[in-house]
Amino acid sequence: MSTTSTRPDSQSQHSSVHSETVRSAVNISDDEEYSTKPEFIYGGPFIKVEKPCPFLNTATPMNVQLQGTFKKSFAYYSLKERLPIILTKVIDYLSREGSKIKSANSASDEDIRGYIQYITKLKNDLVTNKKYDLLTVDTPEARKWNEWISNTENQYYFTNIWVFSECYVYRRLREGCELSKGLQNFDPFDEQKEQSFVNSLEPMCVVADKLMTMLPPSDKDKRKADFMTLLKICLWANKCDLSLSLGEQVTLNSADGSSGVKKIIDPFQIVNDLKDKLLVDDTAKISDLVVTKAEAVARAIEGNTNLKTKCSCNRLATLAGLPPCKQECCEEAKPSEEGATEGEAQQVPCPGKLTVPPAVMFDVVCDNAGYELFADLCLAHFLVSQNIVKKVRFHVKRIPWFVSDVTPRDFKYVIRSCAQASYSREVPMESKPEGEAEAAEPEGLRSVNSNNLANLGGIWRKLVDDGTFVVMCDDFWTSPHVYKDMKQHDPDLYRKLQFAVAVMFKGDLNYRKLLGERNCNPTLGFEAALQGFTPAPLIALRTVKADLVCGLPKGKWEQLNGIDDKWMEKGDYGVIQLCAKTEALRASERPCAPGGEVDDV
Ligand SMILES: O=P(O)(O)OC[C@H]1O[C@](O)(CO)[C@@H](O)[C@@H]1O
Repeated sequence: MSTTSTRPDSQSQHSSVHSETVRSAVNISDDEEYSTKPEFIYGGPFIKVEKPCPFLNTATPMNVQLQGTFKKSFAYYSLKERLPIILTKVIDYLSREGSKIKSANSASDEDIRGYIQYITKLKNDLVTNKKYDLLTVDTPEARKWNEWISNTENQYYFTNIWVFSECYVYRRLREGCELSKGLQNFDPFDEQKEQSFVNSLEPMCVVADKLMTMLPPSDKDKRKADFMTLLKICLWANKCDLSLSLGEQVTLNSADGSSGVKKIIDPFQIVNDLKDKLLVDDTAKISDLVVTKAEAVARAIEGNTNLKTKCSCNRLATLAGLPPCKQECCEEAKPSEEGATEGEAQQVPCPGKLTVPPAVMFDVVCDNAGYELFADLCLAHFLVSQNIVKKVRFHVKRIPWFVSDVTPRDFKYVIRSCAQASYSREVPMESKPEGEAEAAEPEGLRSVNSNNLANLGGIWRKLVDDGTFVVMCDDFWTSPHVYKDMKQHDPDLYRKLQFAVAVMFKGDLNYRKLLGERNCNPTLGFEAALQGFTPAPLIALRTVKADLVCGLPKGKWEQLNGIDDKWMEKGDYGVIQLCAKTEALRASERPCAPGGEVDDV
């Protein structure tokens, strides 16, 4: 697998390729800026006045939120160098592919020029640590952002918490499109995401072949073993994000075989090879909990006799000063079909009143498109086909986010491209190392092709169409908030998550938000690190790409720091963690939450 070290002192290809861009992109002069500043004293000369410098030459202290003021932290390095490079690359893309982008979006030269200028100013404000600008588009979501910006104590890129500043930059990148006439639907990262899908075809074919053997009903032990393996496939797929690699393509690597031909990339082999890099492995517990909980929810749904015929949403809406709920189930108790009995009408309860979930569902809070989303779809397909759950809800981002995060369009693209995949490669079989059984010359070829992948793509299309796979994109996922604050900022989403048998959070950004962006003690348990965020059993699958972590065995963090002090920035290590603690699902005191589902997938 590729490592994607990004610090200038590392030997990675990325840092050397971009060192030129880094130098030109960054000109923050933090120390000089803050140590002394000439000020005009009325009636006298200019004199130098001390101004307190917020920058400290340290790593992030323990139990403090990550922030760009700690100069030895990844947050500082990211804001100073990585994020400006990502913006520079978007500018390069617009300049290089202007004509293509114009014709694909019916945009004008003016649109492209305007967007380039917009990003250039954004980049400049970032590297010089300016105060955030308020958004100027006028939508309910943008108004919320402005409220959060106005209420945040430190409205500067480096002095606010890292995750807020980072999310703000991606939100502004989107605003540049919203403000233009012709770039409303433009995704500045579309090309990179599509390329990364194409580059991962081979491992997808290998996983697809194996998945086909995992789908038919199997005995308990095989089902558990397959579930655990697929969780690990999903974990290591998180190495393939384009934000850590600054947009450079990242694929699972394979070595040259004895014949000099690249070996077939086998993600199952990679799971094996990376055993020691999996620092916390709760896969067995996860598999047990999901199966047991799903069975319990199924029983509760079946035996639920406590459904209301008439919901009180309208009363609740009036009390909350909100428009009355439009959902069919909330209309006055009228039989849905001619002749329907009262009992039948009870089968459509109001979501706001449910104390039992409407279906047995598993939720995935997605991270990256391409190979990572493919892996998530495989796990989802397995859960449905083993009849563990009835539905899988995929939470994606409404707007382009952290370069490679899944948007509804990417979701559609990945499924369509799997269905249309056409790939095949043949490689001479490898001889086993001497001493191992069958040391004799291998015979024949190992081949891989996309037949099963294409079949799966077709099935997934149907699962989306019949509502088994649901795509959701609530605005909260593209807000700057950490998850312990979800209940306060988006109680409806929190309640939706409560319906899930378990919620699986993918990737580094989700992990940072789960931990409240706090550099907690690395041995602190996952449950404590979540700071009260317990809508459903939570699963985190994350390769470590930022300097915070929890749940490590005593001494592990120190040991890894001794080996490589930048181990937390490269995505080489991973964790699979479970918090089983859950808040009980009670009838809501608010009117029904709107769906949040994406129709056009
Ligand atoms: O795709 P992921 O796993 O959320 O990673 C996103 C990347 O963005 C960051 O969260 C911030 O740049 C990094 O920590 C990480 O490299």
